[in-house]
Amino acid sequence: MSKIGIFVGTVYGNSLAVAETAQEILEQQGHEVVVFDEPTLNDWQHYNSGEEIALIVTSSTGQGDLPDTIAPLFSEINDVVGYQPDLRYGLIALGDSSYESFCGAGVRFDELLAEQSATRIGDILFIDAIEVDTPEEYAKSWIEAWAELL
Ligand SMILES: Cc1cc2nc3c(=O)[nH]c(=O)nc-3n(C[C@H](O)[C@H](O)[C@H](O)COP(=O)(O)O)c2cc1C
Repeated sequence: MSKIGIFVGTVYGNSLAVAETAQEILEQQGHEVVVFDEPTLNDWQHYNSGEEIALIVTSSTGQGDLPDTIAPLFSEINDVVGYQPDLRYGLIALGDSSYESFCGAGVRFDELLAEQSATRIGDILFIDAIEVDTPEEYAKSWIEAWAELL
């Protein structure tokens, strides 16, 4: 069983609802899960040593920008961490395909972690608000499949 930190970027709460659903599913499977709704670098550094796993769940705001709850963490990972080859992570990106930069924040996070030599577990789950009314329901099957990869 794994220790999993869920790092949330949200404006209106949809990503937090997805994160809480993920927590429920993963805990039922025996994992130890903590949700960080305003994650700090200190929180992050408990999950990047290779033993643990980070799951990022973030929406986009502005023009593909990161929500305020997770933007400071993104900057610190960029400025302070630099290289984290032991990190294993998953990513759920919420967005709306009517925006030019669909799920831009999630994509930027993924690009940053890839640049820092981290390993993504599974494909990114993209959730499009145009097509999906209840993202936390929609995400369930992806979360169950993702858990199989841990
Ligand atoms: C002002 C505003 C800007 C947004 N900008 C983007 C964007 O650039 N790209 C995108 O894919 N979605 C964008 N969205 C859509 C949100 O990311 C989407 O509705 C998401 O489900 C919100 O999740 P949250 O409640 O966790 O913040 C925007 C929404 C608003 C209201």
